[in-house]
Amino acid sequence: MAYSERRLRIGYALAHKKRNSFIRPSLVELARERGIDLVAIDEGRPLADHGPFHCILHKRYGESWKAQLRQYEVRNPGVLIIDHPEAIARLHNRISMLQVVSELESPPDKETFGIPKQIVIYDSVSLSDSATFSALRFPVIAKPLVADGSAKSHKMALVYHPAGLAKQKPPVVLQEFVNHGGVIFKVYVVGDYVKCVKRKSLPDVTREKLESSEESVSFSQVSNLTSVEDREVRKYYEKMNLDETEMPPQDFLTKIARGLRQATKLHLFNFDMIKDTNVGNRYLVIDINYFPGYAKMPSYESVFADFLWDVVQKK
Ligand SMILES: O=P(O)(O)O[C@H]1[C@H](O)[C@@H](OP(=O)(O)O)[C@H](OP(=O)(O)O)[C@@H](OP(=O)(O)O)[C@H]1O
Ligand SMILES: Nc1ncnc2c1ncn2[C@@H]1O[C@H](COP(=O)(O)OP(=O)(O)O)[C@@H](O)[C@H]1O
Ligand SMILES: [Mg+2]
Ligand SMILES: [Mg+2]
Repeated sequence: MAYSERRLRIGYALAHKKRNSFIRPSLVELARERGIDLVAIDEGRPLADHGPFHCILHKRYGESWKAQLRQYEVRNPGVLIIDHPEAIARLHNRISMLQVVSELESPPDKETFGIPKQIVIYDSVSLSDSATFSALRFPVIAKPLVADGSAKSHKMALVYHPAGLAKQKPPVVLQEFVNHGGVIFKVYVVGDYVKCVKRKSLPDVTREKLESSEESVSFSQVSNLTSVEDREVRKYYEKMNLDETEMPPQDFLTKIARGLRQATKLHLFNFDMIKDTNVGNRYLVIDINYFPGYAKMPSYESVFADFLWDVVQKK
């Protein structure tokens, strides 16, 4: 790609942890060499006092921040906001998040995609009424309805039997657990760029396990676990070979990513996908995250430099 004399000024507004993980010296330097200046937006000062920017990257919430972004856009019509808070908000609710996937047309290819069967429960009374969840097959995963990135929003439970639901805190999404060989595909999207990586996930639940298990087990952020306490689970991971798991075809992933981008108007997200072991070539999207941990993606520096040039050029 030919880079002109022009330089781009990109403002970023990220929480401390995100800033540390994403704005690495390797990214700042490579961007600078390619004519892109990454400039921190200081949370302590109004956005209006910053700039000018060609583009603002952000993962920051709150009414005040949203109002500042709106005002900034009105006063600087040339600025590109990545992404709009209203578009991001759709990912903060586990029902509206996956609704997008159901609205996409699954291509008539060898591989198909969808979402697991799920329902949402808003009150404790419904949690103890078996009629509410009669359409679901156990085990199910109980996920907090809100997915705002807080530690609480990642706290889940694998519920083996209906009795285990009593402990769950509404509003909660009950999603059928689908056996998938203990491997999850994390598909990172940066504009047109799509990269899939494999990570370990929850182990399959056998019929024996289901029958012998207590009501429910809690967990949080499985794919980031560094040590596994449960001996049985540890043995499962030792036997499973992540390297041998076949990746979903790239053109299949690209089609889903493109569909999600068009439907959500988002540029920066990843989606978690599992392959149903009971149905050949059936993939299920279970989670979509805004501005995920991109630094874990190979060569994220050059992917972002290319993306920023392209997206500003297109504006
Ligand atoms: O889902 P995976 O692919 O594991 O990625 C996680 C989530 O996207 C987290 O976002 P959220 O908590 O919103 O779901 C994100 O935290 P932050 O965006 O809060 O930092 C982590 O970023 P890093 O901490 O940069 O790795 C990232 O590693
Ligand atoms: N329907 C499901 N079937 C099987 N495993 C699942 C299902 N939903 C979630 N999981 C497992 O639980 C983990 C966390 O769920 P996820 O919806 O991705 O929450 P989070 O937003 O905290 O990442 C997934 O990475 C996967 O290992
Ligand atoms: Mg996830
Ligand atoms: Mg998530």
